[in-house]
This record gives sequence, C-alpha cells and structure tokens, in this order.
Amino acid sequence: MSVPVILVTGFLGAGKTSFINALLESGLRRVAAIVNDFGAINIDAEILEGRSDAVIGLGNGCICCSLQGDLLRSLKLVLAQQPEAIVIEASGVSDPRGIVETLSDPVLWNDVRLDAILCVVDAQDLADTPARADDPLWQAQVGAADYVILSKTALADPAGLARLNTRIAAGYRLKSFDVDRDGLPLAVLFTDAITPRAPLPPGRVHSAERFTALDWQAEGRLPFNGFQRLMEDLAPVLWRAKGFVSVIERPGPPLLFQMVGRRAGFETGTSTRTGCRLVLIGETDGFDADAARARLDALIQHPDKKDCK
Ligand SMILES: Nc1nc2c(ncn2[C@@H]2O[C@H](COP(=O)(O)OP(=O)(O)OP(=O)(O)O)[C@@H](O)[C@H]2O)c(=O)[nH]1
Repeated sequence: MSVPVILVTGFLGAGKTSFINALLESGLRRVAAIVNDFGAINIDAEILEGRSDAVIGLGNGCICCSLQGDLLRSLKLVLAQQPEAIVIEASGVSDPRGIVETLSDPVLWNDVRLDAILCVVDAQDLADTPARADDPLWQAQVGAADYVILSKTALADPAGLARLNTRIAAGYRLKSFDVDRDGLPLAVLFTDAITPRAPLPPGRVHSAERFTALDWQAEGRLPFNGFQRLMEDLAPVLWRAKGFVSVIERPGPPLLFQMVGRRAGFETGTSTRTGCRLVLIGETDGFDADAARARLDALIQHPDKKDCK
C-alpha cells in the first residue's frame, strides 16, 4: 500500500512549520517530515527535530526547482523507515506545481501517493494587506491547494478576515479551515480515500532570483538591544527572519527568534546547540545581505572576548 503524502505550502512565515508541529504532536499517525528551507541553514528541521523519528531538512534552494532530485532521494530515505504518512513542507517561495511534478515521478508510483495539498495563509497579514493576494507566487500557492489553512486568525482584524474568507471562497472554491477556532482539520487528512487529482494549471512561478537569503552563523552571543535595533532597521526590507540566537543578557541555551513582516519576538528555543544561527530573507531588489552580515559580525561577542558591546 502506498504511503499518503501531505504537501504543506504557503508564503514566507505563513505558519507552515507551526501547523506541521501541531500535526506531529497530535500523534495521529507515525508521520515523517521533509522540510525545505529557502536558506542554507535549516532552522525548520531543527524546530521539528524530536517531534518525529524522521525529520529531513533540505536547505539552500527550493524543492520545486533546484532541489527536485534531493526531494526524490529524501522520500526514498524516509520510506525506508516505513512511516504511516509523510508530510512535506515546501519553502515559502516554492510553486507547488514543481513538487507535484516530482511526486508524479514513475520511480515513486508504487511507494507514495499525494493525498492533499494544503496552503497555509497568514490571515492577519492578508486582512491587513489584501494586495498580497495579487502576488503571482501567492496565487500559485493558493491556486494549487485542495485546502486553505488560515493561521493567526485570532490576531486578524475581523472585517478584514471576513473579506479574506469571501475572496478565497469566490476566487478559489476551496474549503478553508481556521486552526485557531476549529483546531487541526484532521477529518480531511489521512482519510485513505484515493481521489483522482485534477491536473494543475500549467506554468510555474520562479521566485529563486526574486528573493535573497542571508545565512549567518557564529559561535558567541549577541547583545539584546543591539540585535533588536538591527532587526528594527532591517524589518522594512525583510520578508522573514528566523533562527536561534544566544543572547548575552540571557545565559543558557539559544532562544528562537521569529520575525514575519514587522512582527518579531523571541520564543523558547528547542536547540541544544550553542551560538547563533540566523536566516534573513528579503527581496533581492531591496535587501543588502552583505551589509546585514557586516552588522551582525560587528555585534557578535565571541566566547573568548571579555568586553561587552
Ligand atoms: N498567533 C499565531 N502565531 C502563529 C500562528 N501560526 C504561526 N504563528 C507564528 O508565526 C511565525 C512564523 O511561523 P512558522 O510556522 O515558522 O511559519 P512558516 O510558514 O513555517 O515560515 P517559513 O518556513 O520561514 O516560510 C512564528 O512566530 C509562529 O509562532 C497562529 O496560528 N497564530
């Protein structure tokens, strides 16, 4: 019997990893996860580690284009562990059509079947910025989905949320789920019903050149105020920042830093590794990754330095 695959897509920072985390925690099935980060440092895989016996991180590109071969190899690897289901998290800049193409490869025909494509949509962001839905990448992701999962609805302006629901219902004829209100849509996942999939519209949105990722890692700690100021400065040109940050003023393991748009904060980390690992993603046109790297390098307090910045 082939193993069902759930493909989770959605824009940068929409809430894909959080959704998959909840899915793995539900313990519903023995689920293996393949997680694709656009940046070279695979933060998402580190967040999910320990939640499943099998978490494979694929970084530095997109499984919809440059990493299609890696996706095939990873599927073969996780299949060897005989999972009951596989969940694939696409990078936030992926067009799902390239991934569906890989999953249709004849070498996988007897092994896996694509059960559902979910697109996680940041309801707060969309309610505040309806023009986001005009972005061709957003449209490719939502347009390929069987189900839309609305995240952050509790943070969304209610009138904007109502407009968003109407737009999704009218434009895409999709069922949307509000995870904050209704919990995980487990009833539609893992049904074991084999339904033929209608072909997706042709074409592909190629976004790899549109976005630039800065991958930065260093042993040592960052000063809280200096790091916060830097992120405030960069926020207007960044879509996404995430990673593990060891803070000088907070001894102990690194904290998980998350920034989506202008919303930023520290969460309790799951990393047992020391030092800092950060991925910053912006549009190639506006984000100067070299300048950002230089500012991080100037801030880091290496373990052997005594003076505080
Ligand atoms: N309040 C709230 N916050 C959420 C929800 N979903 C995600 N977040 C927060 O949004 C931020 C981004 O969430 P992720 O799950 O990492 O988003 P992602 O789509 O995996 O991000 P990328 O893989 O980087 O594209 C994190 O700070 C999450 O805690 C939600 O439903 N409600």
